[in-house]
Amino acid sequence: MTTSEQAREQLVVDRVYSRLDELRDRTRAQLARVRREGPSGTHQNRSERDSFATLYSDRIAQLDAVEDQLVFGRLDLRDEQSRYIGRIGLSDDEHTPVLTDWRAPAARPFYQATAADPGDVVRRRHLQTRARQVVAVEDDVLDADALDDEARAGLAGEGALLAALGAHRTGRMSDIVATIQAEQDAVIRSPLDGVLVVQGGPGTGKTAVALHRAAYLLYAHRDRLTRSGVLLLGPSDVFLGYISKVLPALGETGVVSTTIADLVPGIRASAREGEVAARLKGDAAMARVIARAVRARQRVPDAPREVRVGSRTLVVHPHDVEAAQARARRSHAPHNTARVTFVRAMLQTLARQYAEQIGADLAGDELAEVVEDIRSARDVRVALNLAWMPLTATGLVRDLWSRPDRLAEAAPRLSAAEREALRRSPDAPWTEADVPLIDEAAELLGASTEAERAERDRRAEAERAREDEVAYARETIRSTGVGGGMVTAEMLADRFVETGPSLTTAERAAADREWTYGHVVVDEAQELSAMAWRAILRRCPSRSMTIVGDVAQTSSAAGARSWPDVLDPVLRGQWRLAELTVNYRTPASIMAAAVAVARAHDPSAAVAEPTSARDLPDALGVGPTGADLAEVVAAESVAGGTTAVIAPESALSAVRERLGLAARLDLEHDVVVVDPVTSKGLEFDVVVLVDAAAMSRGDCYVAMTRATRRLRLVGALPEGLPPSTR
Ligand SMILES: Nc1ncnc2c1ncn2[C@@H]1O[C@H](COP(=O)(O)OP(=O)(O)OP(=O)(O)O)[C@@H](O)[C@H]1O
Repeated sequence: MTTSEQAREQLVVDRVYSRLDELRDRTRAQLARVRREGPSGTHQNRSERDSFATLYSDRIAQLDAVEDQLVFGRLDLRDEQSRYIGRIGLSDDEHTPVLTDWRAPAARPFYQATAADPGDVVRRRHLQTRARQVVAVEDDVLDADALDDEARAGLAGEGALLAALGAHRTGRMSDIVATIQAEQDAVIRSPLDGVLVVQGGPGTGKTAVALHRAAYLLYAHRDRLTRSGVLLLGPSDVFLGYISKVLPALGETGVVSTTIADLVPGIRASAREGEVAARLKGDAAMARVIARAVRARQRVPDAPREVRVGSRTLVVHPHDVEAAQARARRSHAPHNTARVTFVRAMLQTLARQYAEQIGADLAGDELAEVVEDIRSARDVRVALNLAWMPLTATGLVRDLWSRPDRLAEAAPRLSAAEREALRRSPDAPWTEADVPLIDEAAELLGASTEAERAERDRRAEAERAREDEVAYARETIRSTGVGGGMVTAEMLADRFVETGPSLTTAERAAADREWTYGHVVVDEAQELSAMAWRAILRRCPSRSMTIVGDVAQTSSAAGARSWPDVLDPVLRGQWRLAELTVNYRTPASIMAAAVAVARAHDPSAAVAEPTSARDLPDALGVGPTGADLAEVVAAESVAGGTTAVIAPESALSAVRERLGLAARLDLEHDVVVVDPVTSKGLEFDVVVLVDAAAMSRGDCYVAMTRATRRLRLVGALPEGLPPSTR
């Protein structure tokens, strides 16, 4: 590319950055002014000032976050207008746009226009910048006839995409906003409503697309989504750490990111589950088991039971219990809530008996006193608990695993061997597979204690108060013009503090098991069990979801082998499928070998081979036999890049020892050792794969497709490797 073109673009880029600097300086000055005003004034004034201070700090953080590659594209249109595309939208003081947000409709042709269907676009230009300097300019000419001679002479440049793909990996995923491809853009901008399933082979950008879609939806539907929040589910904490920089770099910080293991507030799932137990716990039939376990704690006694209330003896009759239970169930409330109805009915019945015994009609205060005496009598409490036990979700699930009688009663269809596989000691740590079951139980039980009920009421009250705050914030924005169009009333309301720290929507959502989100994004969705899907769908009654995954990479015993198999039962066919077909990560020779191994492993499995965007010489290699692992790692590693040694879980500590590495995984290290399940969703410049033959098909396929440059297989080799590799 001619340096004069570069120099010309540099002038524009300089102008855009100087606008960014100006806005940042202005916001800093506003922040300083608010802070200088000091702690005087009314409470309302103070709290507003705090709100604005936080708002300005947030805005500064956002302007800082878009510094890198702020502007990356230019569209030349048929009407001779040009438009620069960047991470955020900026305008000058006269409101003339200087930069178009990549998510705005006006930026769409940057990603969608093709030579076959150019629309109004004559030329698309990619600007590569490093530290505010234009280092490369590359053009896609969509309509060569419309270009004049000067413009035609200035074409060239290394592909921005290939430059991005060839960059060293750092242990943290980067955004792809500058080089989103058309099939990816179509997914990113797909309408908000309904369930969109994105199937794609390894490296086709599913994770990248899911994150950019979250950022896009928050931009395009900010009012609706900032109020209800967006939930992002990933497979592990390591993975969430890996992707943690993408959304902030896209200017979005309000998404709740979590894993199934952490889905229920207060529950920490730390243990790994055995394969048989994971499969059983993930099966949809477990919903019935949990329901039956709850129902089993609503019992009718076999015989009348005498209870002492003070000096009198009353009788709890089976038929009275049955009638009170029927009444409670008619409320269709959860177990613990319906128990209040049951207890009230039983106390009325017992109070009538009491009145008959003393031969008096009780009413008013007198009746209330008697009812209270009956309620607090120990015998009565025991009898009523036996008939309708107040339960906690964790207690219920723990009992199922630690008390064979309880499990046998709730799960009569499981074989003795299956029940044995589920057996745990009562103090065993929770596993990821337990969490959806605890969630299911919590749903059927409702709040179990007074404190929980009070907490729920408090939250409902806080929600109502917040509605008022949003209305007030809307008025403030209208009258002061604060926020520059990037701040909604919800965001400002999040910052209005009456007393104590206020929580953002994301923080409130993350702490509330019953929160329902405006949109849910699920990554590596093929791993989720039927029970996990139930827990997720519960959080998204609007069924506005993005589900991304690859059914050829499934490793969980309870995971999906086909999307219709898992989704049709829960979504009744109400989902749409999009496919991503180009692999941007793995050189072609590695991809072909991974597919060949997967097909050899299981000829019946349908493993589609994505087209690789590039190939590299010597990307794939084997051995040498008997070579020292440390030497292989040293020889293969590339300066400034990342290397992963992927080995079966059972071999991890031995491998770490051989390489002199600590057990704690830090993706920012140059060399890391991981098992295939942990490597899911991650990528490295170089992968040394140890004993692939000992891995399952899904695990081996995942492990083989993590490298962006080189894959070396050592130890026991898998079946199906192309002969040229050996
Ligand atoms: N349009 C693009 N421009 C630049 N890089 C891209 C593009 N699409 C994908 N990539 C890069 O390709 C790599 C793979 O992307 P990503 O991790 O999203 O794929 P995936 O489909 O989730 O893979 P897997 O299922 O194997 O985990 C990442 O480094 C990503 O940044």
